[in-house]
Amino acid sequence: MHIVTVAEMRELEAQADKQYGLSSPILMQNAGKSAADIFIEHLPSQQDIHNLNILLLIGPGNNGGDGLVMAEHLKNAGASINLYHWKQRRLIIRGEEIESEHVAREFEAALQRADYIIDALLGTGTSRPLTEDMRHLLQRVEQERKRRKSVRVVAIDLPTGLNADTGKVDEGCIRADMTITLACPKQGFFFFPGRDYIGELYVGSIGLPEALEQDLHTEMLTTTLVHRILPERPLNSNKGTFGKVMLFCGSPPYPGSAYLAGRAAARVGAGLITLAVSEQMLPIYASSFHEATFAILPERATTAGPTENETTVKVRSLIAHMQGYRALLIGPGLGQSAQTREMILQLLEYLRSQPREQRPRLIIDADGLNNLSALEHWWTYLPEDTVITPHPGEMGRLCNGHKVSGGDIERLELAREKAREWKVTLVLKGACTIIATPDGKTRMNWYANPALASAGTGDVLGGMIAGFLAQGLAPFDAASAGVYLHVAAAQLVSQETGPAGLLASDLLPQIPRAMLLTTKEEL
Ligand SMILES: NC(=O)C1=CN([C@@H]2O[C@H](COP(=O)(O)OP(=O)(O)OC[C@H]3O[C@@H](n4cnc5c(N)ncnc54)[C@H](O)[C@@H]3O)[C@@H](O)[C@H]2O)[C@H](O)CC1
Ligand SMILES: [K+]
Repeated sequence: MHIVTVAEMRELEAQADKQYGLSSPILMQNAGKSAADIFIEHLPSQQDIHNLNILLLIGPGNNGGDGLVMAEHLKNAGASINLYHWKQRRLIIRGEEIESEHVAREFEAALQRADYIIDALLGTGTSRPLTEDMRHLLQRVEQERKRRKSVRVVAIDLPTGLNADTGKVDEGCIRADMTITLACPKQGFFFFPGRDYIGELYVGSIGLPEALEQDLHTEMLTTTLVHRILPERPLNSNKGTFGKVMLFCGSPPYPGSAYLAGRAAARVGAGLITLAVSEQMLPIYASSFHEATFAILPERATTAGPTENETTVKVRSLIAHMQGYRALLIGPGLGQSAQTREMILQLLEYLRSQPREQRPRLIIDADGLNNLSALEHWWTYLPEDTVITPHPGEMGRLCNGHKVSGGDIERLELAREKAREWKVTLVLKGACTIIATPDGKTRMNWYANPALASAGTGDVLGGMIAGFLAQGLAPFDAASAGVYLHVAAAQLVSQETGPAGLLASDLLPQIPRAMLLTTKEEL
């Protein structure tokens, strides 16, 4: 499913007319019908459409037109329909026009009776700040919702006053409980504060032929997309089929990182997990991660020849173990000692020297990135096809101290520009994570879960992506599957525990369940 800007949406509509004769009135009929169908389909089971009182707020443009078509379908389905035409101040109660001198009073009565208020005031044609009059109308709706908790607000295409490109909101904009957007989700839905105003998101069809979307390069991560990406699990397989993952992660202050990342790689289905650890660290992992194998890095340089230092010996040992591995995760919990940085650089040099098909696919996270960001033009040290997964703080360091937000629209251009410049698959983490490729493709995650804002969850994500790389997924797909299923696993945890108190390790057993659910239901 593609995500569009307002300009892209307009172009789609123009091309639909030009190439297929799908004029605006036809698209509007489809839009209104689809919105009504989605509305009815998602009514709570205890609600019967025949008993519902619905007030539709109708704007002056095509968004209002969608609302009118929707109203007709809802009326035919049995709902009691009231229409308020904002511009003309006309009120129609169950088909009867109210005389102008009674409109104000009758509107209040309709508002107080409504089970649902449908916002079909403005959509993508919003061109200026909301008028005071419209702000006042929306404010009345908000007051009514505060007074009666059962009232629900449904936005058609988008909540009026939300900028569909940037996610900025007018001061009059109110939160929808549900948004039924038309044709494609709009870019502004994925950025704050707009993200908070959408409520549950549904996408209605306006009957655009798929071929029209071929030039769009921004997608939303959906169950369907991830289901298509996930590797096959043939009956005739062994652990080699699903790839080996090497992890160069963890250090004495941060032993948990390697454990979490390694187990996450196993939980997405990789065949074998190996932790590259020092002798000193081995007992910690050996007692807690029984399924892992270990590449033990020599502690002292006893084996070093006259020209080799301890770092080189360790790297040589790691490289010797890495033959046949399909993915390598560098970073979580590594720390930032001079030796660690040197080891990372030597590993990168080795990877760059290897033919593409023979070296493991690389993902760098956390301290892997922090170590690199200290270097001038750090990205020139990376082999091709590298995935990097910075959170906003790490991204800021990679960008020379530039401040990077967790949820503003500026993230999108930055992610796209840097993926291109650095020639990496960039996973810019945040409430709605962005994945961008060097060739200009972007995917964005819709689901956000505040429970994920806790230590160690990033290590789990890094491990998941490494596990998918080991199974042969392309970097963009491995990152996409990892990001989507990471939040999906968190949703499963939160169903039991709510939005707080999630431990990163709680995610691990939910990862296979989240994968299973992509074949069965929408999360
Ligand atoms: N175009 C199509 O083929 C389809 C569009 N769909 C729906 O239509 C809207 C976009 O419609 P459009 O007429 O371009 O814009 P709006 O309805 O959002 O509003 C335009 C209307 O509002 C006035 N206006 C703009 N800003 C303000 C403001 N701040 N305060 C008051 N009034 C304002 C402006 O002057 C115009 O009169 C899209 O979102 C869909 O809902 C269909 O879905 C299908 C086909
Ligand atoms: K609207």
